[in-house]
Parts: sequence; structure tokens; C-alpha cells
Amino acid sequence: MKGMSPYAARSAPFEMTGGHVRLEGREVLRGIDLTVAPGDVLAVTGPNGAGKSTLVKALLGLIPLAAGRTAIFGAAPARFRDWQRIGYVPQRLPMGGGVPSTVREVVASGRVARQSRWRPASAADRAAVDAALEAVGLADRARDSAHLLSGGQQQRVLIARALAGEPDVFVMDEPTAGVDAASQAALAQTLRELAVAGRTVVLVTHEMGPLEPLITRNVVLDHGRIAHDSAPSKESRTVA
Ligand SMILES: Nc1ncnc2c1ncn2[C@@H]1O[C@H](COP(=O)(O)OP(=O)(O)OP(=O)(O)O)[C@@H](O)[C@H]1O
Repeated sequence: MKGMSPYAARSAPFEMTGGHVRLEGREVLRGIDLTVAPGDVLAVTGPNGAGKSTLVKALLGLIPLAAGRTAIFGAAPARFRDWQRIGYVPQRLPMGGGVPSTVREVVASGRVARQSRWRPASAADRAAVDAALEAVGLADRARDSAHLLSGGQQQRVLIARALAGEPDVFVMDEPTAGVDAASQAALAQTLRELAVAGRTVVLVTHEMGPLEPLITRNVVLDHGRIAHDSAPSKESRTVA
């Protein structure tokens, strides 16, 4: 594995300063100052349309900023290369008429950023996929078609795909929305293990439910601004 530069090791997973996002002429994020520190288990909450999904996409560089700047481990998103350090769990499995994938294939796709090109999956790859399936309680569904699972189980597949990549940072957009109780419990257990292992988690959620005891920090968005931050970073505190 590539050595990590001392600079990258010290950098915050995400650091946004004065972040503005405009979509179709509307200012969706307005002046966001947010440093996510290593080991934060951060819940981003707030009313519908507050800008929560937009914020995580902007942190990941999936949506450009109209003003301000943002960095991933100290690098502008366009220059960031260590994508295997980031696991992103989107809101839902992309559906459609493509080739049906088994649960195992979808989860194994989470290893792509780590694999050497043209080489078959290694024992380490297979072990990581097995561990991820086990962690979300889907080991017995590995050969099933992912699209035939329930919404909650599909969400678990996406979480397992991120886990399989063994990233330092997990970004999850509404992982509990419309999800059955068993899947919520599986997610809480997974989050607990990530938190204990010192991983950084950014979680968009409407309600924290069983995840609440695991959350170390809550950022409340309202109309595109941070209305409340339960534990602002030292940098923001000294600036404020
Ligand atoms: N592609 C887009 N083009 C124009 N406006 C958008 C786009 N995506 C989101 N918006 C608008 O930006 C605002 C913030 O949306 P966003 O999805 O980030 O909110 P949210 O807090 O995640 O909401 P929810 O809890 O409903 O998922 C909303 O008013 C939404 O309508």
C-alpha cells in the first residue's frame, strides 16, 4: 500500500470554508464553515430541503461550490486521489435495466479503488467482501440478485460495499430512511464498530433513532446555513 504523507495524515477529512452552492439559480448552501475532524461521528440533521444531501455531495466534490472552498484530507476535490479512503453510501441502489448483479458482486465493487488493474480479486479482497457481508447480516444472501431485495436490505448492500473498501471515512445519506427495524439494528451495530475503530462518519439523517447514542456531533442545517453545531471544531471556535 502507498505510504501516507505526514500532511495527509494530519489533515481533516473534510474542511469547508465559506461554502456556497447554487442550484438552478437558488442559493441552496450559504456560507458553510465546517471542519470534520478525524473520529467525528457527525449527524447532519434539519428539515426537508435544508440542504443536507447537497452539503455531503459538496463535501465530496460531487457538486461544485459557487463560492468558498472545500478540501478532502487537505486537497481540493478535483486534485484528491485517495478515493479508497472515502466510502460513500448514497440514498439508494441505482435501479434500471442493466445486467443483474448479485449481492456479492455489488459489495465486491467496493474494492475497485484498492485493486491493481487487470488482477483478479486477491484473498484479501475476498476476505474484506466476506467480512462486509457478515457485518451487515447478508452473508446468506450473497448469491441473490441485489435488485430483488427489500429497500432496507439494498441499503445494507450499499453499506457493505462501502465497508468492503475499508475506508477511513464513511459518508452516508439517510441510511435509515424507509428501512426495516432489522436493517436499522444492523446499521447501528456497524456504526458502533466503525466508531470504536476510530473511523470518521458523516451521516445525513431525519431522525437519529437507534443511532443516537453513537453520534458525537450534530450539525443542524436550516435554509442552507448551519443553525447549530453541537461541537464546532477548534478552528471554528477560535474564529467565531
Ligand atoms: N439538482 C437540483 N436542482 C435544483 N434544486 C435542487 C437540486 N437538488 C436539490 N435542490 C433543492 O435544494 C434544496 C436542498 O436540497 P437537499 O436535497 O440538499 O435537501 P435535504 O436537506 O437533503 O432535504 P431532504 O431531507 O428532503 O432530503 C431543496 O430546496 C431542493 O429542492
